[in-house]
Amino acid sequence: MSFSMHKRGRRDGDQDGVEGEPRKLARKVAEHYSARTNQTREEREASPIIYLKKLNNWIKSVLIQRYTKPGDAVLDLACGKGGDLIKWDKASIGYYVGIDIADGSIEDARNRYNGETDHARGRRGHKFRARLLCADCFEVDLGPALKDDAPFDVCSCQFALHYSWSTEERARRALHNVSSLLQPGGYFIGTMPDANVIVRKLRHAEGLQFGNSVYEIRFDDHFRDKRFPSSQPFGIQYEFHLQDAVDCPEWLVAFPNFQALAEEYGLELVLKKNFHDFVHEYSQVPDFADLMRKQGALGDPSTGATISDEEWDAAYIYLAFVFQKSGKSTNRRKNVPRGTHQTILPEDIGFLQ
Ligand SMILES: C[S@@+](CC[C@H](N)C(=O)[O-])C[C@H]1O[C@@H](n2cnc3c(N)ncnc32)[C@H](O)[C@@H]1O
Repeated sequence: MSFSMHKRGRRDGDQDGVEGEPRKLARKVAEHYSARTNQTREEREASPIIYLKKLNNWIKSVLIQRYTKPGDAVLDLACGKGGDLIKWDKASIGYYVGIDIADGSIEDARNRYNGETDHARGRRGHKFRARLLCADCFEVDLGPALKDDAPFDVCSCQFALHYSWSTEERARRALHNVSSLLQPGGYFIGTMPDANVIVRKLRHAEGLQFGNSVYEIRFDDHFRDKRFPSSQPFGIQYEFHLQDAVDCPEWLVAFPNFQALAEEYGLELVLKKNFHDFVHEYSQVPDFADLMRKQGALGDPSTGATISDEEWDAAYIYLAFVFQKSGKSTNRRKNVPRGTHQTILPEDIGFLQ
């Protein structure tokens, strides 16, 4: 894979224009997310999965608050529309690099960072400096483009790492990028589907699909025996539909294989928790219980509205993870442009291929 960085241009497809299947699927995922427009606050509140979205945000907030220190440099892989920017601001980070494959989402993240969206209503901009890039984080070696930004104290990959498990090469590239860009002692935090739960639900289903009124997972006939040998952990594709949010191919990530591969890249497991267990454990911590009330993650006592059974069941198909990069922390300070917010212009966004 050659490295090049340019302001705008072709990002998908290899040098001679012939695209392999994994890249085509990565593009399909990118197009799906790029096409999703930014919702207004009113539209968000009217979403049929509003409490699931709030619960997801609370879980990400807890991960961010637990594993980030003030002043940290953060790498957000598959940052999407910058939905976590406010959470990073609340954690008082010092520097942020966000990367996503979907150029439409990066543009939304730019507007959000600049305080030009409905989400930023009433906010005076984020306190930290930031850089945004458009790239396939699971294909491109991010090292050269980020040589002046790395090492990072925290790498976050929220609801996206499973898009790297279409092939072993992509899964390895993802972990190589994380590990090579993190400081020793730095944390890799994330959320993704829980393959254990998905396979269990599949085996309980009559056919090859299951779900409820808010989500559906569909495997194709290739997996009719519902067996997934651990010797073939990559490329286990299914179609995922989440109402008002997702409609695209995803890949199972069997956690034991993920943990073993992460260890090869010097990443040691710190935490792995299904969302249900995560909620039960961290909602007992007073600060996080307060945050849960403020964010209305399980419901709104003033109206009596609560998370629906279907949303709670959908939350069960996810897990949270934390890894730590091995080695002694050097606390090497980066030569990155710290300081307060600086508007990001369209031409500041880098496109990597
Ligand atoms: C469910 S969204 C999550 C966005 C964000 N992390 C959040 O939690 O709000 C998944 C994101 O992964 C991004 N994505 C999928 N495949 C990717 C890839 N190969 N490289 C970079 N981003 C990718 C999508 O464009 C999308 O923004």
